[in-house]
Amino acid sequence: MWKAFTGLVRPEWKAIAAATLFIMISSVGGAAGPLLLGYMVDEVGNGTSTSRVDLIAALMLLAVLTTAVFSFASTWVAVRLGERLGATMRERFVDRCLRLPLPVVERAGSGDLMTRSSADVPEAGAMLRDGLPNVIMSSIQMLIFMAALVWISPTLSIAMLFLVPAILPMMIWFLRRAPDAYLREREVESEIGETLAASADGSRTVEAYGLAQRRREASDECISQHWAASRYILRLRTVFFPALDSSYALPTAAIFLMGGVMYFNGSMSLGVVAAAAMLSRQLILPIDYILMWIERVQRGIAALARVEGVGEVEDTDPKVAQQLPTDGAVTLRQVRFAYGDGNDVLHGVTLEIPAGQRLAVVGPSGAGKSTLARLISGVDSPRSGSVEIGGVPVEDLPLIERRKRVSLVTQDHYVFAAPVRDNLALAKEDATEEELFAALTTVGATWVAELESGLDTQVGGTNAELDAAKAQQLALARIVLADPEIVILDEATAMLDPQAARDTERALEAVLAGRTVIAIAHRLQTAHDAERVAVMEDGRVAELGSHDELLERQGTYASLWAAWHGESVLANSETLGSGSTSGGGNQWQGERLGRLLG
Ligand SMILES: Nc1ncnc2c1ncn2[C@@H]1O[C@H](COP(=O)(O)OP(=O)(O)OP(=O)(O)O)[C@@H](O)[C@H]1O
Repeated sequence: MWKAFTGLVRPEWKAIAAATLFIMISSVGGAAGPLLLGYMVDEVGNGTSTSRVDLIAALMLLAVLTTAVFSFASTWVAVRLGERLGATMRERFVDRCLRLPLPVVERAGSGDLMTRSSADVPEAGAMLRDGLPNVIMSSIQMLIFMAALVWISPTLSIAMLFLVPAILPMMIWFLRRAPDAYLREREVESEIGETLAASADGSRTVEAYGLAQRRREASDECISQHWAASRYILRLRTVFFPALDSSYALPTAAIFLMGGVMYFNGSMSLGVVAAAAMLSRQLILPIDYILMWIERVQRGIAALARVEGVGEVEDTDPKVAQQLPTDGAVTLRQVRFAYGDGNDVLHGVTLEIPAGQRLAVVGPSGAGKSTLARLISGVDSPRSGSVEIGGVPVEDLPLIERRKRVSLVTQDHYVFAAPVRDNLALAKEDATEEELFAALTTVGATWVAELESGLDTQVGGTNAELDAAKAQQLALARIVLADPEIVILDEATAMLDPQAARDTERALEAVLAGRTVIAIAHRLQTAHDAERVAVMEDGRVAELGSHDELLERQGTYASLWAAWHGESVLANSETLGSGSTSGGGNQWQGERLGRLLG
């Protein structure tokens, strides 16, 4: 935390120095008021002239004005500094989130990241913007007022020590409990976010399996944990703050008592007692401020720990490529892979896809096709064996290089709540208007030009919703712009109706020309059109060859093709339902055929 914190503030040393100087001048002005008042009391007691009293009053006015001007200046600098620190922290957070390895995000759940960004980032930002500058400024003020008190009367300044036994045990008591309590509160807030997001995202599954009661109970459990954590914090606060408030009267009372005795036995002037009493009251303000902010700073630090924690995720990204791929060839050698500590889902897959070749991958649900796609795109790394693109192991390539060279298109095509232009520019930040339109034309998305605001039309989120086909076209236009050597299509057109899927596949032809393509196919026509077909079963490549070779081999693919072909002729369409299978031979064929056919 200290490293993260100093890393944030170090570049701002000039602003910190300016704010410190201004607050020092303002505090000296603040301390001058009571001192001049004490002086005035003594002068009046000695029967001074009115012109002298006027002069002291004028100096007091000057002190007040100095305090006002420099207090404003220090606040101005400090608040701007705080805003900048908050912004830097937010930008760093977003940057780190975008670099998080996908498996880490999947393990943590989107709710966790959501809570960190929606609750922890603002809390930590408030600490950096308000808490920290105020605590620093109040500390300086406190020190200067304290020095003034010691200067006019070291004896009376001892009265301030009465605060220590009153406050210190309370502080220790509070600080021992508060950090964990706030961290706990933040954690359960995250759990609530995660539980609610999971219920909402999986609402159909929840409904289908009648899990509503269980999900409700899970949410209730999180909420009651949050309630317990919040109640504990409230208990800490209700003890800490009233105890603080009542202790503030002690030093002033002690100054009046000690000062009164010393005045009456003639060892102290009335002016010094008055000035000391006023300074002791003035001292309370920054002390109270600091103590009040210590509580918020506790909360802010807990939040900052969670925000900065995102950067602590083990970074396996190589950052600099030792070697760059020579072309878009993909080679898998004896690849084994397991999710987490589970059993292997790929059992020694070996595949060689020359640059520019199109390979279709077919197989039953759970055969490992999507896992294969994740490994080739570098989302996951093999447990053993190697995955290389252009002769370089994928895991040795920096994230940015991998993203440039391999694009994975799935059936989930996310449209960001932003103009069409921004949705496309994700793939190529500096794309010109001509490039954007050319990419849209390549994928047949001529509808963009017809929109009222063209590329500037807001889409996604609560804006005009795009249908699945249009959203898919945007995703494909991004591929054109990103211009990767390797494209992996993971059932990319599965969500589209047959007509839209056919249109999209036509558009795809233009997008895929000249690239290495690995198409996880749900339509056998895709396999037919590919140069080679890999049939996956139980995490292994069961058959590999061209469409014609596999038909000749009379194996799984051949019987699947025969069944599908028969069905397409029968139904005269590609829209067969999952039950309408014919032809047997393979146990997964019936269950799979419906999906394979779309
Ligand atoms: N995130 C995950 N965590 C644990 N196991 C997983 C995960 N994703 C997939 N699996 C398991 O890995 C195996 C291979 O799944 P994969 O999704 O690669 O198959 P698939 O052939 O693409 O199936 P489908 O056609 O249904 O998408 C399956 O047994 C699946 O249950």
